[in-house]
Amino acid sequence: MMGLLNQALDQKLLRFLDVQFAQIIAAHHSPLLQLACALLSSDAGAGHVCLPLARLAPEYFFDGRHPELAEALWQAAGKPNKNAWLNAFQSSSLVGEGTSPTPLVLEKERLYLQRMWKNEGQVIQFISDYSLEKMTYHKKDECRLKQILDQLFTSNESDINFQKVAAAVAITSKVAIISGGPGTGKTTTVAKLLTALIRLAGERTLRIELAAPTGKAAVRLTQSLGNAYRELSLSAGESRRLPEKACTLHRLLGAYSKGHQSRYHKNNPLDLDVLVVDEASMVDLPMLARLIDALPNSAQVIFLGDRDQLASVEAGSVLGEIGRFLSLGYSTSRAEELNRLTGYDLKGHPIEHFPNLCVAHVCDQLCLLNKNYRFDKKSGIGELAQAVNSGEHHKAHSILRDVNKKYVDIRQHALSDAKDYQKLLKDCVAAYQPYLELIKQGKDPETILHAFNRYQLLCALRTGSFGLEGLNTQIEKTLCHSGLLSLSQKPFNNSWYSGRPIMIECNDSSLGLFNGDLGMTLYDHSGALRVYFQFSDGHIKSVQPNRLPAHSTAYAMTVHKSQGSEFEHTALVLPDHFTPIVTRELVYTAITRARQKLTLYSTDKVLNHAILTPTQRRSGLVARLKSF
Ligand SMILES: Nc1ncnc2c1ncn2[C@@H]1O[C@H](COP(=O)(O)OP(=O)(O)OP(=O)(O)O)[C@@H](O)[C@H]1O
Repeated sequence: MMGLLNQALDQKLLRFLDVQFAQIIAAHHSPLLQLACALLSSDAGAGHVCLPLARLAPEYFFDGRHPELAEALWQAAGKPNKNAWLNAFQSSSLVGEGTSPTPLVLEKERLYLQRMWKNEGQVIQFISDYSLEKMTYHKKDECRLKQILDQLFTSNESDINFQKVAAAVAITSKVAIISGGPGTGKTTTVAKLLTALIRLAGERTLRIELAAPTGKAAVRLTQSLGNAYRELSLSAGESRRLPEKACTLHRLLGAYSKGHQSRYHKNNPLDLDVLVVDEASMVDLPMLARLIDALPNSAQVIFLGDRDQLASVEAGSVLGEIGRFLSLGYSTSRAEELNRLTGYDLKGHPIEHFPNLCVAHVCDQLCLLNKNYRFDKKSGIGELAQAVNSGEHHKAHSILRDVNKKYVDIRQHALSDAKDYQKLLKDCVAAYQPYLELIKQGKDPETILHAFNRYQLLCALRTGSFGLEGLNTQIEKTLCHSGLLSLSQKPFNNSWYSGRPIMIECNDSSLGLFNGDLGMTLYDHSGALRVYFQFSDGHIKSVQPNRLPAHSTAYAMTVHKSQGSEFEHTALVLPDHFTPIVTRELVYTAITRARQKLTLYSTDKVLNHAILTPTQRRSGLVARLKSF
């Protein structure tokens, strides 16, 4: 078995870690268990929380990429059917039910790594407890709350204003999830609902914290919330009491840079009354479990995000999965309460409409915002995002073809031969020229960073000429050849030069730098190269290049890393052939990073395939909630 697993490693079907895991954990166990360990580890690496037994059939191994090797592995494991797997797990000392510290846990017909099983259980317990607690949660004075909501949400529209409903949901819940695409008013809603909470609190001090999974997302939340506050008529006292600055979840939790320990945990909880977590789709299961562990019992938590975006790189897609319950609507009693608070006529459902009482309570804490205030009907970006999100590939193509010349904000360029690739590089040079000119003019770091952030090239893959590494190298070379970077600086092989954009790839709390932070390499006054970063409060910090944690050149960045950021002009490069990484959510996430302009470099075939391939993340969250 280990020989075959090593073959799978050689063929890049498994990671070194997966084979090592099987070797260490199951060396003295049956080949069947060795195979299960390797596949489970591989699935965890791909973002799945558990491995359903139904997937332990050779046609599913390696996502069907190598049927011969899959068949050989299955045979070496003794050709087990579902019952054989089940019996082997139930009789193995490696697998438990979670009550003893076994490396693997079997729940119903799902196999978990112990840590993932625990994390998922923690999240389920939290969601269920917090949703239920709403019923006994201190009942606000409904009249006063209605009055405040009416003051804050003035609308002439006859339709239901779901922003008002979302605020009512969040204010009256211990945990609320507000989901909506870009520009649907999530930040506007949060600004108003925090104002409402402050007005309701009267003299009582409310400790409110804002957090996001990445530094960049925290910067954006700080900025957009600041803009949203300015739109409201706030008294000086209210403005003082509203939170201004968002921080990363790592920073909030006091996460130490390398280990998994956090300063705040169950025995030393966070000191807060209200927590707003933005970009919740990017929060992975282990991080969510750590956050839950650190919350004081009295805390009120509001998660904001877009359930349709790419899930976190790490395992889990909690927002996406809970977001599935949005289609169920509210319970009758909740709808009646929300109607009293908002003056609308929401239709509720009897409890029998929901899979169980727990799910009904969860549904009562959700709200979907789907009216877009940023993109109008003339916006190709908005229309294309919607078509991709709903899997309408024909519509997406007709929007991109744009025969009626309706959209000025989107362009598609084919990417099938060397000429197309050269065109892509030429476009990048033109787009990066302005910030490089500003460097030549000796402008300040803030101006240069601002100019750089206006355009961003996104890609799906890390390797190959259509991936991060190939694109960064080629763009560097092309910028050099076009004279925008000085040739004497030899900007190859990751050497340092003025104008090199940098993305941080891991967290370093001692330097205050976090995964996803973007910096720009520039000469300081003494003529030394430093990398400049802008933080959520606007301040600029510079770091010596040799002190930086893991980083990469950032002319191009992966769509995963772009989550939580927006760029005036976003360009997306898809590979020239389909790979399973290129999914509907990836394309949707990339499109929704564009504020004013989107350029897509892709063949129709690859784009089609992506739109028709929604991401699948295997977990037991929904099933466990349904049977709670
Ligand atoms: N009810 C509304 N009426 C008019 N304009 C609105 C309304 N709600 C939001 N907007 C405007 O729409 C724009 C987007 O709003 P907002 O930033 O709150 O959305 P968002 O969902 O947080 O977007 P993103 O996810 O991209 O940050 C802002 O300019 C905001 O002022």
